[in-house]
Amino acid sequence: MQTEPQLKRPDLFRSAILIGGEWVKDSSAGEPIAVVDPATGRLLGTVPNAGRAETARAIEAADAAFPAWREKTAAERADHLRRLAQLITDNKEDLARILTAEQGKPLAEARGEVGMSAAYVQWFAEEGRRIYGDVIPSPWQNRRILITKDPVGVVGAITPWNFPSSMIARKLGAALAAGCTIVIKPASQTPYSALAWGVLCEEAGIPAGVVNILTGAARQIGAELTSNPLVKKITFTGSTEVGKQLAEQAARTMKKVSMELGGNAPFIVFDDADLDRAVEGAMVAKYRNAGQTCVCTNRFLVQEGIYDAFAERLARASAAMKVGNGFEEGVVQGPLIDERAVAKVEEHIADALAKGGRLLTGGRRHQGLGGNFFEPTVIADATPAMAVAREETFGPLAPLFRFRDEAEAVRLANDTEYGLACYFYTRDLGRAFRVSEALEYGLVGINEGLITTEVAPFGGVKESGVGREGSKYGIDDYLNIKYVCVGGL
Ligand SMILES: NC(=O)C1=CN([C@@H]2O[C@H](COP(=O)(O)OP(=O)(O)OC[C@H]3O[C@@H](n4cnc5c(N)ncnc54)[C@H](OP(=O)(O)O)[C@@H]3O)[C@@H](O)[C@H]2O)C=CC1
Ligand SMILES: O=C(O)CCCC(=O)O
Repeated sequence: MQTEPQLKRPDLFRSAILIGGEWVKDSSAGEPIAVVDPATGRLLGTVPNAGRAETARAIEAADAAFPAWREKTAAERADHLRRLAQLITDNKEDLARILTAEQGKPLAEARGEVGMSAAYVQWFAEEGRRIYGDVIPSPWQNRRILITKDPVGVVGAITPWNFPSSMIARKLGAALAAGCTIVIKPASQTPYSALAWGVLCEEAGIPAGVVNILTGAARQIGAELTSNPLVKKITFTGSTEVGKQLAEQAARTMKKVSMELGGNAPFIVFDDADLDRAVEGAMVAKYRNAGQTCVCTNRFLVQEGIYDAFAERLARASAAMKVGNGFEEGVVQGPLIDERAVAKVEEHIADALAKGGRLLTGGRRHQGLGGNFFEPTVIADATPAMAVAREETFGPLAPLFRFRDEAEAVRLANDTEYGLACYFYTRDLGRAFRVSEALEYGLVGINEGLITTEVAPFGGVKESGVGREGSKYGIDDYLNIKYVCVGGL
């Protein structure tokens, strides 16, 4: 039985892809893709299984739309983006319901994500008007040196299932503000949020072909986006494994790339931390989206003097969390995305317990709810030998490592190939600066567990990726710098 989310505007729930202003149902890569609600396992509907042919058509449509879109003034593009941000806000409840139905996160979190999406689009509407060039003092008397910034051209964007709306917002907002056109491929498990964006882009008056949205065969779509010479940039959020593969493919035609990949975020609690604040921050840094966020804490590093108190408080707060269907009032943790995600959390728990970990709470599939629901889990006495020390769990597992001093905390925190987000709690100002400067990460939260905002740059170092999204820096990746030398003056 098909169970669409109850919407005020059912037309936002689309089962077709958007190519050059046409909604099409082509499925050249195989049978349409079934989309299920991860909370109930029920079928929400099907979407087209597009392949290389549809991708090539979408790229051609984006390329055809590019000259007129780049010719618009920044203020005209800003008008479209502002209208889009307003439409997202006006339809927030429906967009949040679609998001919860396909992704599982609690409705309050889905509303937050949709609100953040509107904020990104609004931000880029404003920022697009400030793409300034430079005039550089010339080393020649009779020449002038001008620097201008041009849109790169057609952008290929591939987005993940954990933030089906805001990951589109960061990419589409920046691309359109810069004057680029875009082909978007959302995750197959969460395509409906993306397709709803297509409806709203049309309503915002964004011309046909500027935004194209494809659902379908990831490898085929990825292969076409990364090899087609009309595409000038690839932007991706997802696993490090796929990101590396796409970067390799894109290198063959020297496309620009932005890669927002996996993390292994440490959350350090020093003895001098404000314990209430640290536990509060830990809960959001660990359990937002059921732990399925690339900036979610993967490892808690706790100093020995505060270890037992922190462990006891975190376990108590974790045990009190209401797990359930995201549509249910009061639920703070929904299901994981699928059985594979549940199995990975189970593996990490079994490995940790086999290597001496001590279970403080949780540890199992949710006893009452079953399916993809998992108990918030805290494990003490974690060690670097455990899988959880190295691999991203992407689920509601909080392992607690113990450290003696600041140097050891920094060493443990940096002992990973990832470098996306990290957090630490201290009341010592000197330590706040020392540790923040020593941490090899793109994002640092000091006494804060949730730091994402459209005004700050989001992105990692090391194998967590390249490029930044959001903020004034988030537009740079969609621009080429041009040096113009005016001679004979
Ligand atoms: N940085 C982050 O925010 C995210 C990190 N992850 C990490 O990755 C792990 C696995 O999650 P998973 O969903 O498999 O992530 P993937 O990296 O496989 O998926 C992300 C996106 O890439 C697409 N994709 C997958 N393979 C290819 C390919 N060969 N060419 C082009 N596009 C491709 C997916 O499409 P399709 O859905 O059709 O397969 C989806 O749109 C998670 O457990 C987590 O550790 C996952 C998601 C987000
Ligand atoms: O998991 C991600 O890739 C993005 C996280 C966005 C956020 O922090 O809201």
